[in-house]
Amino acid sequence: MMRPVAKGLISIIRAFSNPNVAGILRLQTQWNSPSAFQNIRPLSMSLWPFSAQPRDFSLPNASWSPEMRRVYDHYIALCEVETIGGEKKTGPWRKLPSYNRTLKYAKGGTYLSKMIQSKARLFTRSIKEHGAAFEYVIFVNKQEKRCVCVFQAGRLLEGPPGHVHGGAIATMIDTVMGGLAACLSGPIMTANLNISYRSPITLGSVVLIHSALDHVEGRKTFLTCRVTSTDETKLHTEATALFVSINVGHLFGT
Ligand SMILES: CCCCCCCCCCCCCC(=O)SCCNC(=O)CCNC(=O)[C@H](O)C(C)(C)COP(=O)(O)OP(=O)(O)OC[C@H]1O[C@@H](n2cnc3c(N)ncnc32)[C@H](O)[C@@H]1OP(=O)(O)O
Repeated sequence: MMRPVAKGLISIIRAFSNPNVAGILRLQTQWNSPSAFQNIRPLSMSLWPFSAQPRDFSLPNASWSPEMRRVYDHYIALCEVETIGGEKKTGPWRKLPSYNRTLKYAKGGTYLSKMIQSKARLFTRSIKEHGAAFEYVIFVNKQEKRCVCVFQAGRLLEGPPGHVHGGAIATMIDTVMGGLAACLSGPIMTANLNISYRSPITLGSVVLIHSALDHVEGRKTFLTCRVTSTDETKLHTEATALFVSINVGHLFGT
């Protein structure tokens, strides 16, 4: 007689080798917000022995400079506003949690991430040492259809001596614009990304990555992006991008 955990595992593995599963995910996924992922429920979740709560990598840690912390505190304060009666309510901004796999935005994704390429990691969250590479936190304002990322570039991101590698800047721009596009349009992939590097970014410094919706045309979401100093007086980089909405099945090759 097979034990229930083994049975559950086998049904999950079978499910994922079945091309129809991609179709099921497509039917169930609305990627408008992390909570929209709650519709995706892997089989036998209650039998699964791992923690359901993924770690949020965008919380302050000891590597954050005082400037990184100051800007973070500024936006955190905008996430909650006080009413006239002195009550706290949700403000216009929201901090996006940041996981080391995008799968984890789906409810049950923590379990799935143990099963699908379990050693895979989100590029920007793949280096364990705090502060060594990408330290960042993204705040989204859905009403205004824009976001701001506070980014501190660590020493492993060097390109020109003492400055950040252009590929690392592109990675962050794609991550921030992709995060906003996903919040606004659901599951997407980057189809086109144009970048103009205007002035170098010093290694270890903190910059802001602002992104905003330009327009939506059917499945196509067009966004703009600017990377600036934290006081916004200096422009480092500009970008535009096109994200195309996909069915989750696209990722499974169906
Ligand atoms: C709340 C959640 C938070 C989440 C946080 C997550 C944080 C992490 C975020 C990390 C983020 C990282 C994100 C990443 O790094 S994603 C990784 C990098 N991107 C890729 O690998 C994508 C590869 N390409 C494809 O898979 C397909 O080509 C896609 C899916 C893009 C479109 O193939 P599909 O077969 O589906 O569609 P279609 O070909 O019928 O085209 C549809 C429309 O689009 C137009 N078009 C297509 N391509 C281009 C182009 N290059 N320039 C201009 N236009 C283009 C096309 O003309 C057509 O327009 P129209 O004729 O209808 O007018």
